Amino acid sequence: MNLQKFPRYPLTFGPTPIQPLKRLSAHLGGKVELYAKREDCNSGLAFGGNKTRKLEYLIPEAIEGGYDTLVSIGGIQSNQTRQVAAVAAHLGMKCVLVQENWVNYSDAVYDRVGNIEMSRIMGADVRLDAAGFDIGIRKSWEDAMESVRQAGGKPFPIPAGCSEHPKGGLGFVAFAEEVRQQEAEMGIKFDYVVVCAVTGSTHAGMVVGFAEDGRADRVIGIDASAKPQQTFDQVLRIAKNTAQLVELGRDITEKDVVLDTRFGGPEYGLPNEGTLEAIRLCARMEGMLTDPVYEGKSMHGMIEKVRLGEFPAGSKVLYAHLGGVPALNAYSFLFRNG
Ligand SMILES: Cc1ncc(COP(=O)(O)O)c(CNC2(C(=O)O)CC2)c1O
Repeated sequence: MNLQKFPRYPLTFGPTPIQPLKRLSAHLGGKVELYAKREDCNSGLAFGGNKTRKLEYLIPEAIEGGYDTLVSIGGIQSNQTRQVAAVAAHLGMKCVLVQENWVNYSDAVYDRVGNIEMSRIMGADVRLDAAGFDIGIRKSWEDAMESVRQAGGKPFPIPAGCSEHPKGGLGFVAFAEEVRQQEAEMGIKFDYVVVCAVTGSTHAGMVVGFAEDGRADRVIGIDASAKPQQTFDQVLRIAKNTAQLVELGRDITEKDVVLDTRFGGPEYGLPNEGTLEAIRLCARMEGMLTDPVYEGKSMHGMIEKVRLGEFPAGSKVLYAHLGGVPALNAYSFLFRNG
């Protein structure tokens, strides 16, 4: 595998820490050792997250190509768009963000706190659009890029979650290589990795990265799109493409993509009772916060899989915490009683 041939623009602090989740593991019976790799603490750019790691492999193209405006898209409380706004500010580039109406939830604060608030403060041109949730290429995003051209700018296209960008999976191939280095230092080896999946390039990059040592199907994707077939198909397509880019040496097949569809409901962006219980349990056991849209669902999936005995006793499970906590502010009504 050859990841080194791709330029990387440093936007993160370096290897993200892996910490044991001792109290949560004990609370769940002590038979499975849970750890977290903290991508939510990976950068000083507006709290960072999984997109910041991905953007390290997209930004060289933006700089080399003389682009002057980063253009991206997400829901109103998108973490993706907030991270793009931060990188644009950091690089002295303009930023246009399309924020569509992906979530059937709103209250007095939903469109003015958290991620969208930070994007506005960082100077992004935030454009609300009434279109509903879809992880594919959107007309609203293409229109935004055209508007930049019409104004004489040179827009750099960053699709939802960076995922449909050809290099969208590279950041999480690097994640897997980083985990292998940390495993060697720690003298342990993880049996499973748990990761939230929506637009798919995080999971896809990990599938390719861990295919290198036979662990592709030990990456357990927890669907949070509530449109799992679309997410599965996108993970598979991105993983196939990424495997070719890094010269993995074998094709990725459907068997390599494990996507658990039990925890994404009722809809993208709406938590279920299990999501909320998982957020509270992890917060009270570990002081580690997760959000109702993404990580709360993957945390719920991991906790439920432990409770159901789906990880063999003695397993070491690595939870990828990809960020998302700023959105908690937009869901404060759900936690008004703790
Ligand atoms: C905190 C957090 N955790 C997991 C994911 C899922 O990652 P993928 O999109 O790579 O599957 C997101 C994505 N968020 C999107 C966004 O617009 O923020 C791309 C959907 C995320 O933000």
